[in-house]
Amino acid sequence: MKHIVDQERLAARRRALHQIPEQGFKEIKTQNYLLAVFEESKTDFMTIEKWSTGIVIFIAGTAPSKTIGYRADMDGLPVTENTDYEFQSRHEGMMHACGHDIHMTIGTAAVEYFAEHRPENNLVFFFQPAEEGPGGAEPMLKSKLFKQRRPDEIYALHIAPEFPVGTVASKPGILFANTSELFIDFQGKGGHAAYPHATEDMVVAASHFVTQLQTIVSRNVSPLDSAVVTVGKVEAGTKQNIIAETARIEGTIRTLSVKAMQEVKGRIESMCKGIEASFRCRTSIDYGANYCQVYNDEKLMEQFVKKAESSDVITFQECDKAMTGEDFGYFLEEVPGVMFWLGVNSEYGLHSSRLQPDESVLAPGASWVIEWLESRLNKNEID
Ligand SMILES: CC(=O)N[C@@H](CCC[C@H](N)C(=O)O)C(=O)O
Repeated sequence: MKHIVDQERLAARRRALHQIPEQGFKEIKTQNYLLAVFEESKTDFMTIEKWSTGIVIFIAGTAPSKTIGYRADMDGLPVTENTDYEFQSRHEGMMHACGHDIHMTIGTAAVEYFAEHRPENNLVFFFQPAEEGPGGAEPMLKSKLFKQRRPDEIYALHIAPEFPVGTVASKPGILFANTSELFIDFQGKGGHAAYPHATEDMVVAASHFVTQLQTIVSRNVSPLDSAVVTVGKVEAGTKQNIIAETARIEGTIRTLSVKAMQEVKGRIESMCKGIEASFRCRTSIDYGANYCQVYNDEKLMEQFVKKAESSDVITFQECDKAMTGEDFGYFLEEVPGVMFWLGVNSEYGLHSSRLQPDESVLAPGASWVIEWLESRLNKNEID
C-alpha cells in the first residue's frame, strides 16, 4: 500500500494543532478545531459526539459483527517551547512536548479515510483529553457514551523520538509501566535567616527527603524488578533571608509490577515519618493520578506484527518495555488491543522543550494506521 493520505494537508493540520496546546480537560480550542475538521467529512453513517473536552466518532459498518476502536490523546504539557519552528505554540508556557499534535493529526486522517471508504465492521475513534494528567481515559471508560460505543478491540500509537521515521515498534505483554504521581508538602516553623536554631527549615527537610528517596530504587526494590522515582519540581520559601516554612516536591513513581508500586509507596510513607521526627515538621502525601500498566494482547500483537512485516509503508521492530506511563492502559484493561511506538527521529526526547518530531512521519504513520485498521474492519482479512 502506497501512502494514501496527503502529507501537506496533514502537516498544515499538525501545525495548527501544535500552536494551541492546552492542559488536560481544558482542550476547548483543540476540540473545536477537530470538530471543524470532522464536520467536513461527515456522512450519514458517522456520528460525532463530544465527551467532556474529547470527541467520540462512530462509523457504522455496512455489515458489522464487531467494533474496532482507535484512540488519540489531545492535551499539551506545561513546557515553554524552545524549538526553531515558525509555528511555535501560541499558548505561553504550554507545548505539545509529547507529540499529541501528531497523534491527533494521524487520527483525523483515519477518520477522513473511513468516512470515504465505509468499512464492513463498526469503527469508533476516541479523541481523549488529559493523558498527561489528571487522566482522561478512566472517566471516559466509565461514561455512558463509552458503554454505548464499546469496541471489541482497540489500538493507539505514541511517537518515539529515538526511532527513525518509518519505524513502528512494540512488543507483546507489558509495554509501559504502572505510574503514580507524587506530591508531598512539608510544613514547619520558618523564621529569620540569622536564627536557624529557632526554626525548622523546610528547604533542608525537603532536600534530605529528596536525597533519601534515591535509596528506594537502589536499596528497597528487588534488583530483578524495575522502578523509577523522579522528582521533577521542588518549590520552597519566599526570600533569600527567610527560613522556609513550607516546601513542596512534585514527582512521579514508575514500576513494572503492582507489588513494587506498593513497596515504593510504603517506603515513601516511612521516610516521611522519619523526616517529620528529624526535622520537627509535618508532611502530607498526595498520589494524584495513578495509571495502570499498558499491556498488549499477545494474540492481537501477533497479527499486528504479521501485517506490519508485510507493509510497504513502515518497518516493524520489536522493542523493549519502557518506564513511560499512558492511561491507554485503562482501555487495554477493558478491551484487548495494542499500543505501538511510531518513530519520529528527534534529537530531543519526549517532554523536552526542544522536541521536534520529523513531520514526514505523518503520511506513512497515517497510512499504516489506516492499513492496520482496514485489516481489522474487513472480514476477509480477520484471522
Ligand atoms: C508517554 C508519556 O510520556 N506519558 C506520561 C504520562 C504521565 C502520567 C502521570 N501524569 C505521571 O506523571 O505519573 C509520562 O510521563 O510517562
